[in-house]
Amino acid sequence: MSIRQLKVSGVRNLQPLEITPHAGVNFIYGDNGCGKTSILEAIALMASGKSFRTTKIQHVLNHEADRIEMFLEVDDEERGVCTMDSLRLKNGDTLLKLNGSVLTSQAEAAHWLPVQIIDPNTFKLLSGSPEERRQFIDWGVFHVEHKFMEQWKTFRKQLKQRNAVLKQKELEWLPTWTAGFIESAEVIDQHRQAYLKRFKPEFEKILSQLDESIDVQLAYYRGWDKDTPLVDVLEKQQERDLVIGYTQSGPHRAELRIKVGKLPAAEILSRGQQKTVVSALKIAQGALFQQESQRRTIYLVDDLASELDEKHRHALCKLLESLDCQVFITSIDKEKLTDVWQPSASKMFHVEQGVIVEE
Ligand SMILES: Nc1ncnc2c1ncn2[C@@H]1O[C@H](COP(=O)(O)OP(=O)(O)OP(=O)(O)O)[C@@H](O)[C@H]1O
Repeated sequence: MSIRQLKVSGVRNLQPLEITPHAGVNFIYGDNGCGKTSILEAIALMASGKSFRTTKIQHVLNHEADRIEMFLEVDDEERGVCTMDSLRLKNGDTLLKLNGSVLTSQAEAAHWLPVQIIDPNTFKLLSGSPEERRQFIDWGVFHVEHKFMEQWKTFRKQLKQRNAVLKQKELEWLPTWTAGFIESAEVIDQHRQAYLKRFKPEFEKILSQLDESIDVQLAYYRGWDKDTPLVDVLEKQQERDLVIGYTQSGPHRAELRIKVGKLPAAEILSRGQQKTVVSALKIAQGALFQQESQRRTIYLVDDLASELDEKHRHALCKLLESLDCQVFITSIDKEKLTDVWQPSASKMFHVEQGVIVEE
């Protein structure tokens, strides 16, 4: 998957832009506040409906504008050349199209535009809440298991219903919703376990290519005791569940524990080491997606130089190049990009006060 043409208007300080990126590496450089991150943010918004900088999409909208409009021509390994359009109004209304036909959900757009983001907030994957890591696992499952989104929605519905029954203390309905909850919970857990089994060796390989000296272990906790069937756990916890009006155990409590020895990696590793580990997680996810779907991820790397020394910048860039994916990398200095890496296939863009120019 690569973006062949990108048109964006209404995003932060960016002047309406139109670029034809390279299918390989795209360097974007410019001074602080010129709009580099906003370009990546626009691509991420198209892909996920979310910004990686804010939970409030209105903040992404240019102060003077009433809509964000985007047009992408993409070259997809499965579908060939296609177009993606999006229109997001100030009030939140959104229209997404693929080849001119309206998409019914953001998940469909996410399917057609797989992106991985490595940015200065990337640490959150290690130090943030378990939700961050669950979403990470689920991205991997979602992009290879087409039924996963529906199964996940079913699970959320079962959980919500069971919690409602617990809150209302409707004991006569509890066995029915508990049975449904268990069934859907096990489906989610099996997908996650299977995914992580395939993911771990890929992650270890990629991490050793980035930095052999970092030794971290990934351990999956499924949200309830690994040796006890969920039915038994729920039975044992029923009384307490009724008191708190909430299901204490299940896939909504799953966690991907990332450790150095017995301690959380986020509390042991330096900032640079954490960035390396998170980069390895994201690159491994993209690489596995590529192997399993024969499609490629687009990498958005914001502020390459932050936290990484020259050696690690070089290793990261070489690795991205070896995946043969489309990459967008930003940096304040042109030199910080080109001193460590001169890829054979690349384009250079300069951004100044919201205007992007290809060099
Ligand atoms: N909603 C908005 N409307 C207009 N301008 C905005 C809006 N939100 C932020 N800005 C401005 O747009 C610019 C956004 O810049 P962006 O974060 O993309 O810069 P950058 O080149 O990545 O900078 P840095 O190198 O400091 O990370 C900033 O100058 C900011 O003040």
